[in-house]
Amino acid sequence: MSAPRAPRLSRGRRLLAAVLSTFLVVGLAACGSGRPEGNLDVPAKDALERATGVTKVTFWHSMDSSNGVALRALVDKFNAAHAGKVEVSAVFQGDYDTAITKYKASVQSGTTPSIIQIYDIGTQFMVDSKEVVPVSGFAQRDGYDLGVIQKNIAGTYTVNGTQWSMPLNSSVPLLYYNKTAFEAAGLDPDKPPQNLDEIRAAAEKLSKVNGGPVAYGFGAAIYGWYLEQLAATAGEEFCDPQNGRTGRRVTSADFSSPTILASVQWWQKMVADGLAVNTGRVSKDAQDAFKAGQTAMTFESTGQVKGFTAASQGKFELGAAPFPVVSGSEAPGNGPSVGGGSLWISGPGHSEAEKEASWELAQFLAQPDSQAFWHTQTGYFPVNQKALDLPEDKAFVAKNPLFTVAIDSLNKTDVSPATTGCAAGPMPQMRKALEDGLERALIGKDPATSLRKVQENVAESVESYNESVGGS
Ligand SMILES: O=P(O)(O)OC[C@H](O)CO
Repeated sequence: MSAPRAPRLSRGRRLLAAVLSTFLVVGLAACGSGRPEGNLDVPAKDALERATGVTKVTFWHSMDSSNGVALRALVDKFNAAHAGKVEVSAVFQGDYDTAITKYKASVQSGTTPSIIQIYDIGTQFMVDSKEVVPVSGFAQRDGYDLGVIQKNIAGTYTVNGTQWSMPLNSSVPLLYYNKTAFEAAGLDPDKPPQNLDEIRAAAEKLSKVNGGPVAYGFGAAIYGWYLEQLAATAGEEFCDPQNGRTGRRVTSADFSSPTILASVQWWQKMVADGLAVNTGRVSKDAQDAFKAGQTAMTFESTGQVKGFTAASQGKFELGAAPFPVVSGSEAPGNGPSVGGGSLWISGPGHSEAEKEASWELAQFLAQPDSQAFWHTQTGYFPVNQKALDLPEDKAFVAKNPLFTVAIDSLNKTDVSPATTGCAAGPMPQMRKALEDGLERALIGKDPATSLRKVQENVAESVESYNESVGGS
């Protein structure tokens, strides 16, 4: 068992406090008061474990709706298999941004969960936090083969040769479309658009403004992820140097790259011409417009395949296609970077038994049968490639081909700095700034000026972060 937490902050914790004071952007006061559910300090936890023989694991996650139901089922299965030894409390902590804000608060109050799901862009922050232990250490010790993890997915969570976290829910964005509306508009439902120009051409036939069958041909949330992905599919690195994937810290990001600028200009014109609706930043609002048939095309994660499939039943035939590219940027090996989330095991302040139980949970969730279940119940990739060989997965995807669109797209994508996404510590803040730029453009401001302005706004934050954590 670990020693009790020292009352004084360690150097790592002092460092992190400096980082946090720079980057706590929303809601810290609201979520930082009180001890999060399920957390006890180490001595109390040790005593409880000794008395009961049961190791308590607090697992924070961001999976809701059908994805939350699937995760709950897996955790229940794990608990049943470990009855009397390990008890996992899975606690939904809100969306990814809310969860990371709560996590930062828990670091400051010394009440971090045993294991937490963090989105892809939190990777470098988690490494810098010094609050976590890498899964590669456990794997090496136990002879666990991390090679079963799909290569692009493993690449996302590997920093300087160390795989830090265990992927749980991996994704790429897709173009979802309403095949029924396509037919009504005289479009071929089996030929979805492949680039932004083709989306516009389809939207011109689909939209009410031109006498089409739906209110708007297109509508997607103002989500920086989509612009980052348009950069990735064009083979462009969003951050310098080399998306932070070569061991050197990110010093800047190119918000006004030709691809991002072209994408924002395209999106602005779609809205201005009545071919797209601006539903704002909340993903659910764009999802609801698509589910209700108000829009005929949208961008969303493959993790919405299950939810969209269920919502479209009896209303329209759902289609899903690879994420589009900016016209003219197609090239073999280019493709989207891996999104979604992974599991991080807490180190300081947690008992050895708790860390081991968390590792056990991470392995369980990544094992083939768990990932086959996860894939078929959600639409996220099976992070463990062996899941795809299981009869239950094969039988399911044979009947539900939309669950393979993202897998095919990922398998065609080479692993490169561009396709592993930007590993900047302050990437969540950079994404928000990108969204600010897009939002300004969608309400009519000049795209180039908007993007330049938000890039300037975030530059100081990047510099402060790097100074806080040190290293180059
Ligand atoms: O919606 P998800 O879970 O696929 O995640 C999307 C993004 O990767 C989050 O950064």
